[in-house]
This record gives sequence, structure tokens and C-alpha cells, in this order.
Amino acid sequence: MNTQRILAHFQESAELKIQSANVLAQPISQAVELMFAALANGNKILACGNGGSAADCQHFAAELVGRFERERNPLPALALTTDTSIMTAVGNDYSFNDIFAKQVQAFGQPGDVLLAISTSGNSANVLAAAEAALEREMRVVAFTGKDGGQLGKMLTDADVHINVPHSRTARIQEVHLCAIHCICDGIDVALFGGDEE
Ligand SMILES: O=C(CO)[C@@H](O)[C@H](O)[C@H](O)[C@H](O)COP(=O)(O)O
Ligand SMILES: [Zn+2]
Repeated sequence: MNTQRILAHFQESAELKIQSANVLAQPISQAVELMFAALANGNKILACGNGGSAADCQHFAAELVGRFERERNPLPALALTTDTSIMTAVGNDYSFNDIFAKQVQAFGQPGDVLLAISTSGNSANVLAAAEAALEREMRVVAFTGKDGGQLGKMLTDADVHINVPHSRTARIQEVHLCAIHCICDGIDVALFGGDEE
């Protein structure tokens, strides 16, 4: 394979990370504050998304329940992407669009946070989950790309929108993962200090 193509992927990814840092530092900081306040109040974080974004949800939940870089007590975060019995039952008996919303209705409490990840902002099951969360007085942290899609439009001022300024799904996902690690670090800093600014 032509290594130029590989170099181009790295180049585009690195450039987008730098560009996104300027645009996303503020909303990522807001997401840390929102999530930490919820956790400190005894609430939890639910996470949903499809494909690579489902993997991101699981990655995020693993770092909260296990640990990120510092030793600490487990924090309550649940990926809604892992229970194949729930997802096949709801998908089969209702609709694939309901696989996350039903779980939000089952597990979500007022004050909990939904991490909703969709690079297009238009996946119907993620939109339904966000709608269910808002109905339950949960807050939503939305990770999107492109123009933010319908997900970006349904958020309230109390929610947080982390919209990656790019059109390519793979590149958007790479920035989403960086944002997830920023949030995990921010939660550790909120717990233990270490923010020198
Ligand atoms: O990881 C990738 C592409 O890089 C895919 O698995 C991708 O996540 C899937 O096509 C998703 O269904 C895309 O959905 P969304 O990000 O638009 O909500
Ligand atoms: Zn991917």
C-alpha cells in the first residue's frame, strides 16, 4: 500500500485535533463540570451510540467504573450498548430506534447525564434516547460532527454540545476519543486537584 495515504490520514487527524482544540476546549470544560456535578450529587452517566461510537461509550464507562490515570473509587457510568438481550428484544419487539430510549426510561433518573454520541447527529436511536433523557429531566452531553444534525438542534441551554468541525466520520471519531480522555482527566482533576491554571 502507498504509505502516502497513511501519512495523509495522520496529517489530517493531527490537523483536525489542533483545530478542534480551539473550538472544543470550552464545551469540553462544560461537559466536565456537568458530569462531575452529577456524579458528586449521587447521579450517574448513561452512554449511547452506534458502531465506533458504541465502542467509545464502552471505553468511557470502563474508565469511569475502573479508572483513568489515578487510583480512585469507581464512578457510576453505564454503556447502553452492551446488553445483547435487551437490544435484540427491544429491537425485535419494538424498533431498533428504541434500543437506547427504553434503557434510558428504565435506568435514567432526573439529574443523570446522557452521553449521546453520533458523528452525523442523526441516528434515530440516539435521537430517541436524547428525547427520553430530556423528558426525564436528565442533561445531555452530545458528541457530534458535521453540522450537528438533529441532535444538536434538540439540546437545551442546560445541555452541552461537542461538535467536531469536520465531515469525515473516522476523523470525527478520533476527536471524540480525545474529548473522552479530556473529560476523564477533568473528572480526576475535579476530584484530586492538579489544575494549575
Ligand atoms: O466506526 C464507524 C466508521 O468509522 C462506523 O461503525 C460508524 O460508527 C457507524 O456507521 C454508525 O452507524 C454511524 O452512526 P452515527 O455516527 O452517524 O450516529
Ligand atoms: Zn470507526
